[in-house]
Amino acid sequence: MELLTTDEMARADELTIADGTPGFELMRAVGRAVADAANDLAEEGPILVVAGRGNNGGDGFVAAAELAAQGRDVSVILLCDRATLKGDAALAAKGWKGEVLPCDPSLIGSPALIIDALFGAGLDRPVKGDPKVMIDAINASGVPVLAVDLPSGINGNSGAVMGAAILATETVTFFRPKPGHLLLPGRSYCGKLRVIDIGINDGVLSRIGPKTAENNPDLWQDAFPLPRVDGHKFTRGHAVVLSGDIAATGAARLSARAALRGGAGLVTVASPRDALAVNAAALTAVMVRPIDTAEEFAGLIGGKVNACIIGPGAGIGARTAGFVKAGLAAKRSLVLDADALTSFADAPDRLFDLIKADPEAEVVLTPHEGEFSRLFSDLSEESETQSKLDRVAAAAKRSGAVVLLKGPDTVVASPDGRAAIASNAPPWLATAGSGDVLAGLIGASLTQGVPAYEAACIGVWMHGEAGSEAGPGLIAEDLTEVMPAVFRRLYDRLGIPY
Ligand SMILES: NC(=O)C1=CN([C@@H]2O[C@H](COP(=O)(O)OP(=O)(O)OC[C@H]3O[C@@H](n4cnc5c(N)ncnc54)[C@H](OP(=O)(O)O)[C@@H]3O)[C@@H](O)[C@H]2O)[C@@H](O)CC1
Ligand SMILES: Nc1ncnc2c1ncn2[C@@H]1O[C@H](COP(=O)(O)OP(=O)(O)O)[C@@H](O)[C@H]1O
Ligand SMILES: [K+]
Repeated sequence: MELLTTDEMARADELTIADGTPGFELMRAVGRAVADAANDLAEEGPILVVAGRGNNGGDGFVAAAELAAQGRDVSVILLCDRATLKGDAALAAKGWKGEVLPCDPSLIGSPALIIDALFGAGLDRPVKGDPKVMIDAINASGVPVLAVDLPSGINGNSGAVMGAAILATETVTFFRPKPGHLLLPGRSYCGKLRVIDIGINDGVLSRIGPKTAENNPDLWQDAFPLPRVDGHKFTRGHAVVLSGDIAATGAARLSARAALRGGAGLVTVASPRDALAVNAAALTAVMVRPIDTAEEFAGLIGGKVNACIIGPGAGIGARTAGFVKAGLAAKRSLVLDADALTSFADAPDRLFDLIKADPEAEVVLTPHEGEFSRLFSDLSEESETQSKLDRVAAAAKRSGAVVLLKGPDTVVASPDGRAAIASNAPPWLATAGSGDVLAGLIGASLTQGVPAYEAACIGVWMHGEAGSEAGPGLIAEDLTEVMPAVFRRLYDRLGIPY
């Protein structure tokens, strides 16, 4: 599903109004949807609506009037003077016949539900003063909260907490989710997210051209590689994974097994001679070849090889950098992870220039935040002015590669401006070797000819699903073993027989 920035959502609103639906109709649809959600959350008992000065508050007034008309016991607190409301919000407030209480936290009481209609898309600065006191008091009340559009205080584009934010039980948003609903910390403040149809036609999307989407199969199902009935292992492609030295071979084996489980037809571990026996003893379906130098590596991948995975356990330094250069020179699709990234920390532009030298290069960089900051120091998470989405998009443009920044809200961005945010990764994926498995899964799609952006998105989604399938307590080895169940889940979802 597409994600709309707050500006894109305002544009969807404008286009719908220009096509003949009055803005107040949209607000009424929102208010009714909020009232429905409120009834679901609190079947009985008093409901308190806390409204702000803008259209988010207007939505709150419509919901209040709707709930009161249904016989619910409703009260309204307004952050500003009623007479200062403008436009649709003023119109909505006119429809509320009850009393309007002032912004005083002692008036919250103990309702069955609070509807948070303080700020939505119009939040444009940190929350301070009265609204902050109100938000803190609502959070401290322990009362379930239904947030309208966004939990007040959460930035819809970045998911950042702007000074203070409502911790919602449920959030109702409209037409399409916003990036701030999926990016952390925003996602954690939303509670359950409901996306409601308010009569905006999907046709407006082609006029808006959103470039960001939630990472799920709708996004990449057309690119998903299916084994062909007339295929054989070579049509599914051959992946090569570079092993580290004798003390660091496990990471490459995890990637290799994930590449094979993920659908590569053949997988070879390129192993230093000193580690050959260790790798050979631990691998069965995955092949092993003795490779010590970048020249030998170039010879291996110069044959029938589609993609290389370089980085897991590879070691930091000129040797690993040399393998990366060999992979790029051979024009193989590449996943560059972990040590392959850190090996360029002293001169990231050298790597980016090599990638950009070939406009057709299919390269995915898969850093975690630490590795990301080594390559893109000015875009690190310390730079609090930029969202994770903006940081990864800028990194993709700068490097010429697809960049995947890991975490609970993994973002994949392409140099062409497309980006996807994942929300299916359970926290128990944060375990040693989990990233090595992810690199292998991405390699599996690259090996089968999937373009880098879609390969990265597919890998991230499958990895998250594998985390859910294996469940709490998983270790990285478990992720590869549940892949058949993840494939079945995906085939069922896409209606593909097996
Ligand atoms: N687009 C759509 O399709 C539809 C949108 N709809 C709804 O409209 C909502 C957007 O409404 P909106 O633009 O009026 O802004 P909103 O979020 O109510 O903020 C209100 C005002 O608060 C202020 N303010 C900002 N930050 C502040 C701060 N930190 N501390 C204090 N004050 C602060 C600032 O005003 P200022 O003080 O700058 O004059 C701002 O204008 C959207 O979320 C959705 O619920 C639906 O009704 C219909 C369909
Ligand atoms: N809190 C979290 N919730 C969900 N997934 C997470 C969380 N923290 C990390 N992950 C995922 O776990 C994986 C860890 O990768 P990485 O840090 O490279 O580990 P390793 O180097 O040990 O393989 C990544 O896919 C990342 O997105
Ligand atoms: K809100």
